[in-house]
Amino acid sequence: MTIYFYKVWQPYGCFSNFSPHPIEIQGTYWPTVEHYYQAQKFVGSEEAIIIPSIHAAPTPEEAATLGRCGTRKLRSDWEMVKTDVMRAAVLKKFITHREIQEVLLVTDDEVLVENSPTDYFWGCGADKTGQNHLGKILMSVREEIRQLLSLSVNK
Ligand SMILES: Nc1nc(O)c(N)c(N[C@@H]2O[C@H](COP(=O)(O)O)[C@@H](O)[C@H]2O)n1
Repeated sequence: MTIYFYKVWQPYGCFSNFSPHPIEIQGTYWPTVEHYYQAQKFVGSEEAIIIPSIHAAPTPEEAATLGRCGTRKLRSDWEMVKTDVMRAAVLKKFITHREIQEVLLVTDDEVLVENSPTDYFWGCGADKTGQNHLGKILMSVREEIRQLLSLSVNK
């Protein structure tokens, strides 16, 4: 069975990057994965001044709006690094928050799909042909956590 998720208030909402699970990365706390991800678009760029506003955005929706502003120039390597940036943040989220780690592990080997009607990169898009990179990251994080747990049990 494929597990579809999208909005925080829907089933498996904790898989959304908008879920209220803070992460700490390199000494900075971010309210959600989405805040961190959107801010990383501008690290080292001439638009880096926007980063504190993204960090302080009251909601992940507002962080996303700031990060998606079409007139701001993204860091030059963004397309190359964005999936690694996302994976690091999602891994940190599920290592930090044990209650949602359990939800992820209980999905066993089910396929996870971000059911975004508009996003054909992170999600599956309206016609389900999208690349589903967020679902793929969640599945690989699930596998990595399983391996970490089995290593700590077999020590
Ligand atoms: N608009 C929206 N609402 C949600 O509730 C979502 N989960 C998403 N998807 C996320 O949007 C991010 C991609 O943003 P960019 O298009 O790269 O700026 C990513 O976190 C998706 O999972 N969108």
